[in-house]
Formats: sequence, C-alpha cells, structure tokens
Amino acid sequence: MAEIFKCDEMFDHSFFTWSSCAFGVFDGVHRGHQYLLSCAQETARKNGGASVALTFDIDPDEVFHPERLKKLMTNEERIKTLSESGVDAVVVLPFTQRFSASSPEEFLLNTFNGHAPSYLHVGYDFRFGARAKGTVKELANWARDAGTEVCAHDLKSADGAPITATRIRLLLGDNDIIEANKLLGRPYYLVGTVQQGRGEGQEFGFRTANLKVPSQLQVLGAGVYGAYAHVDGMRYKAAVSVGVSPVFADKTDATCEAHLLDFEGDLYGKAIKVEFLHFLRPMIKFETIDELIATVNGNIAWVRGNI
Ligand SMILES: Cc1cc2nc3c(=O)[nH]c(=O)nc-3n(C[C@H](O)[C@H](O)[C@H](O)COP(=O)(O)O)c2cc1C
Ligand SMILES: Nc1ncnc2c1ncn2[C@@H]1O[C@H](COP(=O)(O)OP(=O)(O)O)[C@@H](O)[C@H]1O
Repeated sequence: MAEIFKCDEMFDHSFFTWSSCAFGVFDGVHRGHQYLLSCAQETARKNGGASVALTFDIDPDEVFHPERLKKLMTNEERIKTLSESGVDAVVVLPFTQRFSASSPEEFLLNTFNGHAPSYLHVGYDFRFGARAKGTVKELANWARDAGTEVCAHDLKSADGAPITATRIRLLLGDNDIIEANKLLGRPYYLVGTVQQGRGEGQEFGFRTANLKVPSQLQVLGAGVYGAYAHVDGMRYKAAVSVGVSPVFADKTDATCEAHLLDFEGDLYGKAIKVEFLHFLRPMIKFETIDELIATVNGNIAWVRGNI
C-alpha cells in the first residue's frame, strides 16, 4: 500500500522532483484511471523517480454543484483505492475555495511550489484552476518552462467510446452492472453500516441487512441484484434489493437490503461491503405478500446457483 501525503504547509514539495504524477479526481478509480496510473509507474521506472497519484481531498463538485453531485465512491474509498493501485505514493491536495479560484498558473505554482515533476499524466480533457479554465494546452505551456513532460492520454474502451465516471454512472443507473463492472475493472460496490429495518424480513423467511445509502452515492438503478457481501472478513452470496421497496413505499427511504445466503447471526452495527455482479429484475409492486415471498425466494435460488 502506497504512502498517503496531505499537500499542506508541512508538505515538502521537493518530493515531486524526478517524480511521475498521474493527476485527477479519479472518482471510481476506473480502467481509464488505472491506465493513467500505470503510465505514471512506467515513466517512473524509466526515469528513476517516484510514481505518484495526485488528487484532491474532495470532489471539486462538492464545492461547485453539491446538489447534483453523484459519485461512484466516497472520498476515503477513492484515496484508499488509489493507494492500492500500485503507485509509490498518493499526494492529496486540499481543495479549498482559494485554491479553486486561482488561475491555471497560480494553481500549478501552488501545487508544485517550484518542484515540478518530470512527467505529468492526465486525461486529454483534463481541466484545472478557476472555472476549470486550465486545459492541457495551458498545462503544456507551463510544463515547457518547468521542465515537465505532459502526457495527455485518450482513455478509450474497446468499443472506442471514452471511459469516464459519468458513463459508468449512467450504465449503473440503467441497471447495466455487467458493462459498468467491465469499465471499472472490478465489481461496483457499496459500503456502510448495517442499520435496523422494519423487522419484517424475519416474518417473510428472509432476513435482510439494511444499508443506508447517502444521496450522493445513490447511483445504481433500483432493482434486484445478485452480489457478494463481505462482513467480518467472510464473503457470502447475497440477493440484494436496491431503491425504495414499492410494496412498502410509504414506510421506507431508498436503501440497499441484502439477504446473505447461508448466514445466521446479528449484523447490526457491522461494516458491510456489497459487490454487485448481476441485475436480476426491476422492483415489483406485488399485490400480495405471498407473491413477494415466492419471487424473492426464486431470486435467492438463482443467486445460489449462478453466483
Ligand atoms: C432479493 C430481494 C428482492 C426484493 N424485491 C422486492 C420487490 O420487488 N418489491 C418490493 O416491494 N420489495 C422487495 N424487496 C424488499 C422486501 O420487501 C423487504 O426486504 C422486506 O420488506 C423486509 O424489510 P425489512 O428487512 O426492513 O423488514 C426485496 C428484498 C430482497 C432481499
Ligand atoms: N442471512 C441473513 N442475511 C441478512 N441479515 C441477517 C441474516 N441472518 C440474520 N440477519 C440479521 O437480521 C437482521 C435483519 O433482520 P430483519 O428481520 O430483516 O430486520 P430488519 O431488516 O428490519 O432490521 C440483519 O441486520 C442481521 O443482523
């Protein structure tokens, strides 16, 4: 696991000298991002310096558009995933109002403070500085004087369409978990603490661990999914419903409810990670509870046989 540095007043910017940085927000740390990170490792190997994932502590849209912001992962998970990506270090820039208001030139000066990296890898549509006015062109102008080689990469998938966090969020919203997972390079997951639900699962014969999903992370389309649930270092197959249960719509907020196969015990207050693998069906407003029970039991049987 790479070391994580906060780029504050205490940070020694000479760390950047000879380094190869991949620079971005990296929401999802998807296959496009993974490619950028591998490019930084490649030039670091050739050049002899450290490979660095350079990112922000928050998503800049948490400052600019908090109301419409949707994310593939929390900031903590994003930084942790970057630290596990194979780079030598993660350097986290505090995204302050002052920082965001600076011109592209000031932004680069504040970021590197006279210690420019040898290589800077970015996506070709990378934007930075006040009102995102800085483009790869400004970056290249600055880099010429600073002695940095800017590598702007085209992050495309096999079908020729760009791999972006927005594209993955749209696929997830359309229940296309298979394609989203392909572009992520791993299963899409949600993490959280198991909460108390309505207590009806036991009566129905299938108990469900309930996870409250903050609205910024409500990206996955409502429906029923086959998944793996990880708790206490163990992995279980799980049948999971996502979104508002239409039968009980008047009683619930949107949640993620996971029935863990071959598990018995108490999960309240425990950390759980649910990795989504298959979309089974949309949510149904059943006429009777018996229909609900029979359908969910069928879904559980499918998960047992197919995951
Ligand atoms: C695999 C699975 C599929 C579900 N499908 C539906 C559904 O189609 N429609 C619905 O209203 N509720 C559905 N539910 C939600 C159940 O109604 C819910 O788990 C049950 O009400 C128990 O809630 P509780 O654990 O909060 O008591 C599903 C739950 C699971 C685990
Ligand atoms: N196989 C299982 N899958 C999910 N939760 C289980 C399972 N077995 C026991 N539990 C426990 O039961 C709780 C869910 O019970 P349930 O009757 O559905 O009530 P509620 O979901 O309303 O809290 C879970 O939070 C967990 O502590």
